[in-house]
Amino acid sequence: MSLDSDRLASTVANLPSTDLEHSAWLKLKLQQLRNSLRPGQENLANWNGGLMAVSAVPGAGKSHSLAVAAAIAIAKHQLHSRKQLVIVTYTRSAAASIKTKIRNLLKELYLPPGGFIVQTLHGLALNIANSQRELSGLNLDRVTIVVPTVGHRVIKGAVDKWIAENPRRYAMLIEGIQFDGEETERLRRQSVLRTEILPNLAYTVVREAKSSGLLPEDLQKFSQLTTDEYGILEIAAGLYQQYQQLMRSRNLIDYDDMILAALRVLKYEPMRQLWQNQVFAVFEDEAQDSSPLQAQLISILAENDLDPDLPANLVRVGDPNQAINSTFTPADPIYFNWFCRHCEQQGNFATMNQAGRSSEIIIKAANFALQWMNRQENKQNNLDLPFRLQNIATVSQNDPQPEANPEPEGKGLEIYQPDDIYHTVTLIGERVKKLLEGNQERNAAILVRENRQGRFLAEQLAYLQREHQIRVYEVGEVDRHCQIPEEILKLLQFIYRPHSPDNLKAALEVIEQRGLIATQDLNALATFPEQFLYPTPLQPQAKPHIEQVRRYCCNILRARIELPHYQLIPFLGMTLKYTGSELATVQKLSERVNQQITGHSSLPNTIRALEEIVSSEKFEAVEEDHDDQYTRSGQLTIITMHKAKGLDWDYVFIPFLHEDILPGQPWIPTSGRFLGNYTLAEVARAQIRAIVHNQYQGEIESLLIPQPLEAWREAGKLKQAEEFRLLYVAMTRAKRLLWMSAAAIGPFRWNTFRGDKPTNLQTKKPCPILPTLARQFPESVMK
Ligand SMILES: Nc1ncnc2c1ncn2[C@@H]1O[C@H](COP(=O)(O)OP(=O)(O)OP(=O)(O)O)[C@@H](O)[C@H]1O
Repeated sequence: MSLDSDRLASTVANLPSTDLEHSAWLKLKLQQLRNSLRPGQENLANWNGGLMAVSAVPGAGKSHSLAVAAAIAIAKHQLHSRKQLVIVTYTRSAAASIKTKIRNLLKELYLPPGGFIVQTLHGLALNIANSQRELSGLNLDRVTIVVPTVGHRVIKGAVDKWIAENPRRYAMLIEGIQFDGEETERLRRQSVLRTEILPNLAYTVVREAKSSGLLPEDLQKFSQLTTDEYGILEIAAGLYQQYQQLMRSRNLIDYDDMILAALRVLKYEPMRQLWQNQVFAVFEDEAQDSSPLQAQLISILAENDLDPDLPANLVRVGDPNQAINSTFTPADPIYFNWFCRHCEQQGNFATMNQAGRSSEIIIKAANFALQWMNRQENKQNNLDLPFRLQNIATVSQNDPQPEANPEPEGKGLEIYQPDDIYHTVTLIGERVKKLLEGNQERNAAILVRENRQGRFLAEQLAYLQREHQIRVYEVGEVDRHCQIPEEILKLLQFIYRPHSPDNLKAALEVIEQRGLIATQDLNALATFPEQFLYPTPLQPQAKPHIEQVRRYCCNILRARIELPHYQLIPFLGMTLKYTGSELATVQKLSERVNQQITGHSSLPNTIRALEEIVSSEKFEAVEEDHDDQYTRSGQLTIITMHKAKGLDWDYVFIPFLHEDILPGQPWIPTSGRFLGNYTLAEVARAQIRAIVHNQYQGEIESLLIPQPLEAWREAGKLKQAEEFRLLYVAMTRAKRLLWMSAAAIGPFRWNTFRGDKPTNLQTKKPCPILPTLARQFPESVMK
């Protein structure tokens, strides 16, 4: 926030000259700052030490009031470089923006720009871990930080080692719920287990357990309490153990290791006191997204160094209704909800309900959707509901936010039922043209659930840029560029060793994801590479769609003989039908690799160089990716609902609201059904959460770890709740127009849909909230 210029002029004219005058002047200025805050925000500014929880609605001005409260605390408690306020955020861009706000406020108060630091949690952990390397065991000169994905070599390695050391359990998994011993089926199951199911389990379990502070030994111990046939939690513990060993032997660490290293430093009393003495208090933003380990770190830091029994100076601000990462990352809003409940019991809980972002009708629609979605769940306990019952209110007349609760555009809320997805595009295109053509200072976004929808929209709406000079920015395109090195690497590995079933499968996945071959069970093709690639006349004639895949693969293989290897990368780029800037990225990649291997150029060296690029994640695509690029005026941004969190636009379009995607159904890949009606990864996640929740509440004696089917059902419910919250986040991004639609017909599945090829569209059911909203807001239903 900034003081208005009149006030500032009179301030400067009346600058205090004595200490006494200065303190009276500062008091007045601080009071003015407090007065600029809304009722709920004021609580934050009036914080005077101890624990405090603030639950805010979307657009309530969380970061804004956090910055103001921080400046007030710095001034009031005369903080300096040896006694600091620590503000923790989740992204670097949020950290940079809060930092600038606080600096500006301090400038207006004529105070030095010190007394605070704003950091991401991982940045903070790294600082602490680095302050005492012997204790933390973290020597950044020797270790490399990696972000293991499902396909990462450490995850793969952990799976291979676990299989080698646990032949009996592995055999049980191959047996599944039933098995007739047929050899081809055995090989198929092995391939699915090795390349899909176990890597997924390892990836999920490592993240979930590690970020909850559980060690492999702990999981092993808890697995004794489970009675399921496969021993899922024991397998999970084994994979986690292998992962840890491999990471250590290769001098790699992940982000959780950084937090664990910081916690090791803080475990040593003199170091803990040193840090606690330097930290006056911790303010946390986006607290609904913390993992237990992260919460532990900031709680320790916020404790009083002289008397640990005094309450910690810890303020946590968040919005549990915007928790949208809890089903695929270890973030779990239950911890923030518990913290809120604890603070409520102590009388230091506050809510921020007023928000000036959206027109009144949009706020009404979001509130209505929230209540309706909660009613779908028949839950006894309020904390188990998908949403905290917190309605958004408009701000008061004299609110300082410029254009607070703006006038709506059109109906403000508009609900459409287009004939099909192409009609949807036409409607959006027409509306965007009218809205942005003569109005370059406004912005718009289409929010999608899946990247493939975004790509389709970008292709279909490209004419807006060509013919109407409206920039169309598809955010997913940048992500696609980041995948290019990995896609090329997989094809090169296939070219180098085509007879490896893993290499063949990985290459087929790339080709399938690029939409160049029909979707099919790739395990069946990859089990016997030799037979598939070079069938003998004795084999039965392959079906046409399989024959097409074979030709594709053989073409790629022929390139190894026909082309010098330094031309292979551009060739593969063409084969994968990259276009425009994707091709530019491929070219850049090719040049970089060739440069790296000059003088010892060969296919294995090309592969090694690419492996390095992929695992160090240092290769940047041709286009850069920044938050403010997403909200440029005059632009139509196409972005996923997940990425839209924290952002807003004048006009927000949410098309393709179909029931099969939102809320959708928990999905078990066909290839893995031999294990039963659940996935191992989700079952293990739900089991680990049951353990951690129990530990957190100190009720470990009553611990009941759910059986697989129950755990799977629980995971399904959490997923549905999260999908609804995702829609709520999407709806609350709109300032003046919220445009929603569900086409009557659409593709069977988006991930196999290609907009440029003829496809059979089918009848689609709308997401259930849409007809309900239409009944509640009949004026908004557009004919
Ligand atoms: N008291 C206030 N005075 C002036 N402007 C305010 C005030 N409170 C909030 N705002 C403005 O409201 C807007 C929304 O604030 P902010 O982006 O911090 O909200 P948020 O709570 O983080 O939203 P969300 O969680 O939905 O992303 C900002 O432009 C901010 O400057």
